[in-house]
Amino acid sequence: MKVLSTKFNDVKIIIPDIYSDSRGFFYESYNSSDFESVVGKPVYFKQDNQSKSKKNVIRGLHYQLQPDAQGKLIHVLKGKILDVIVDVKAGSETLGQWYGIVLSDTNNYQLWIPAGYAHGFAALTDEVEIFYKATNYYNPEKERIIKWNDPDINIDWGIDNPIISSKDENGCLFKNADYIEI
Ligand SMILES: Cc1cn([C@H]2C[C@H](O)[C@@H](COP(=O)(O)OP(=O)(O)O[C@H]3O[C@H](C)C(=O)[C@H](O)[C@H]3O)O2)c(=O)[nH]c1=O
Repeated sequence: MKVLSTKFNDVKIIIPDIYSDSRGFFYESYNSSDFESVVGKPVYFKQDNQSKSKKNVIRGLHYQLQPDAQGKLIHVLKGKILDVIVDVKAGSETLGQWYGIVLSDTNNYQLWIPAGYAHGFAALTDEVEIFYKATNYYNPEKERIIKWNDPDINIDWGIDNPIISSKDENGCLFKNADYIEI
């Protein structure tokens, strides 16, 4: 397993050891002992999610307020995405800053996103399937949405005319958002 740093010191890219042979490949997509050695403390996941998206879909930017803020460990089962996070921690020096990374079924990158970040992704290929673990249950009452095209954050998604849900189209501007108390 390799671990790469990102612009946010608590956000990590984990590259698992892939065991390929004439049949295909095998890898451990999650191992609690290995993962906790990366994060440096116990992490308890409560929910696994999976979604499928057509090319040019953007899902996000979503997060949940306390006490239901979610850490997420995400990887791509099929296709390629631009995964994007935005720091939404109240009082953070990097509040409002964004980071993007390509996750794909060829680089096998896994992105660890602790609680405190809004999350979204753009599907760069057709029929993208992603899998992610979350450290808290879904609570729609605590869910918040920041507009994917917020002018102050100014994310370069790498696609034009994205397919967006009506829920996401009605997201709020970052400057008016509720930030997460960590
Ligand atoms: C997130 C979630 C949704 N749902 C139900 C609610 C809706 O009826 C339906 C679709 O939900 P939504 O449109 O919010 O799905 P996404 O746009 O993929 O949302 C996700 O997209 C971004 C990238 C994320 O990081 C979040 O984990 C998550 O918000 O699934 C559930 O039953 N449980 C859940 O945990």
